[in-house]
This record gives sequence, structure tokens and C-alpha cells, in this order.
Amino acid sequence: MLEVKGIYKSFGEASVLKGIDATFEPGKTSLIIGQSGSGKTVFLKTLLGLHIPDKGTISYDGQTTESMTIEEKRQLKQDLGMVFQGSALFDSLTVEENVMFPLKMFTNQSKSEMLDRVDFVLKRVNLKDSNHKFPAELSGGMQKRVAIARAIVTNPKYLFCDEPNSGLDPRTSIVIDNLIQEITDEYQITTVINTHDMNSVMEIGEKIIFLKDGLKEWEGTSNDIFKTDNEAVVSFVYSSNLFKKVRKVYLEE
Ligand SMILES: Nc1ncnc2c1ncn2[C@@H]1O[C@H](COP(=O)(O)OP(=O)(O)OP(=O)(O)O)[C@@H](O)[C@H]1O
Repeated sequence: MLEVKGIYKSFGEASVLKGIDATFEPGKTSLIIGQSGSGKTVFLKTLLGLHIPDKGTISYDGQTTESMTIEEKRQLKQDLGMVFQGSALFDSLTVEENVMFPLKMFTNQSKSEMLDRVDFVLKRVNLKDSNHKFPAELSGGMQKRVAIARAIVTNPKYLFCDEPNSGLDPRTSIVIDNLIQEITDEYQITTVINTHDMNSVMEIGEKIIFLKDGLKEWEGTSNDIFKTDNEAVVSFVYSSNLFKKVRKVYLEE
């Protein structure tokens, strides 16, 4: 369980997060949506510990980072997995070396233990026979699978994904969304995804948080989103004619 209370973050004069409260549960995939510049990436990076909040607390399983010992903080790093925008794989390393990287950083496993674990996660994301390939030899969807494998290789409790579908076609995006959801459920991970992808909102939609100007403007499920009267959400989600029609049909039923 990940609990965020009253998170503020500024960069110089620019106030980006202005007091966000949120709770994210194990086994659930939560989505953060909102306009460009609303603070989604800063929020995700703050959850991951890459930005230190100016005010507010983040608790991982009831414990804030300030109350953790050095050993607990080291363990927490291992418990946090991240899929960065654009996959962010190391081009000069093979798939196997990319996925092994966090194990080398955070564990004392032997080479054969690491190789076993890498094989296991690559199979789990349906990437076989790619261990010795380089990222440039893979499609965008396959690169995303490598990024997901690398994010879960340390068996994390928390998984953060920044725009996991950017650059993917709609069908591959759904496959990647389903994979993240399956893994989240299977290993009871607390997963938070930043997305612009309305397909993801409709497909995953267990918990959606809409950020506006650094504040949580709205929270609900994909079903709630069809019914909401919140003007900011409606104008963001239903900016396309297709979604306007979908909403009309849904509300008439
Ligand atoms: N390291 C930083 N230093 C200064 N300003 C920053 C920094 N990181 C983000 N910002 C500012 O914070 C605001 C929110 O940025 P953020 O990247 O979180 O938006 P976003 O909602 O993720 O947008 P997008 O959907 O386009 O990725 C922007 O105005 C951005 O310029």
C-alpha cells in the first residue's frame, strides 16, 4: 500500500504539486491522467524518490522514508520498479545485460542466480530467444517488454510506468496494458501508470486520478468517467468527437 498525504513540490518559483493526497493498493493498476504540464511526471518521480517533496509524506506499507533505517531504505530501492518513457534501455547492452542491471545494483546474487531470474522474467513477458539481442534489433513493443522485465526483475512491491504506450500502435498498446495488469495482479504489485492513452483509461480504469495544475481534481473508475459532470474531466477526456459520441450513447442507455 502506498499512501501520499499533502505532497507539495516546487522548482524555484514554479509550484508544480500543490497538496496531493492519494492511496494506491496492492494488486491494483492505478492511472494518472491530466493535461501536459499538470504535474504527472513530477508526481511519479516523487513517488519513486527521484524528487524530494517540499511538504507532505509518502508511506510505503505504512512507513515513511524519514522513519526508515539505511537498510530499510536500501530494501525500498529494490522494491521500486520503473518503466521510463521510451523504455530507456542501454543501447550498448544486450537484452540480458539490461534486465540483469538492477540485480547487479541492488542484490548480491551469484551470476547463475541472476541469469536464472533474468530468464524467468523474460519468459514472463513473452520474450524468448532475445537474451543476446541489442535493443536496436527489437520492435518498440518488444523493447517495452524488456523495460517491464527489467522493472520487475527485483520482484518489486511497487511499479511505476511513465507513458508505457508512447510510440506503440493501438493493438500493441493493449497487449502491453494487459501485461502490466496481469503482472500487477499475479504478484500483487502496487502499480501506478502515467498515461495519455484513452484506450488505457477505458481498458484498465480500476482507479483513475485526474491531475489539474498540480492538484487532484477528480478520482474514479472508467465507468465513473462516463457519468461525471466534472467539466475539466469531461473537456479533457471527451476532446475527440469519437469519445463525445461514446459518452452520449453510454448516457442514453
Ligand atoms: N526538474 C524540473 N525543474 C523545473 N521545472 C520542472 C522540472 N520538472 C518538471 N518541471 C515543470 O513542472 C511542470 C509539470 O511537468 P510534468 O513533466 O510533471 O508534466 P506532465 O503532466 O508529466 O506533462 P506531460 O504529459 O507533457 O509529460 C512543467 O511546467 C515542467 O516544466
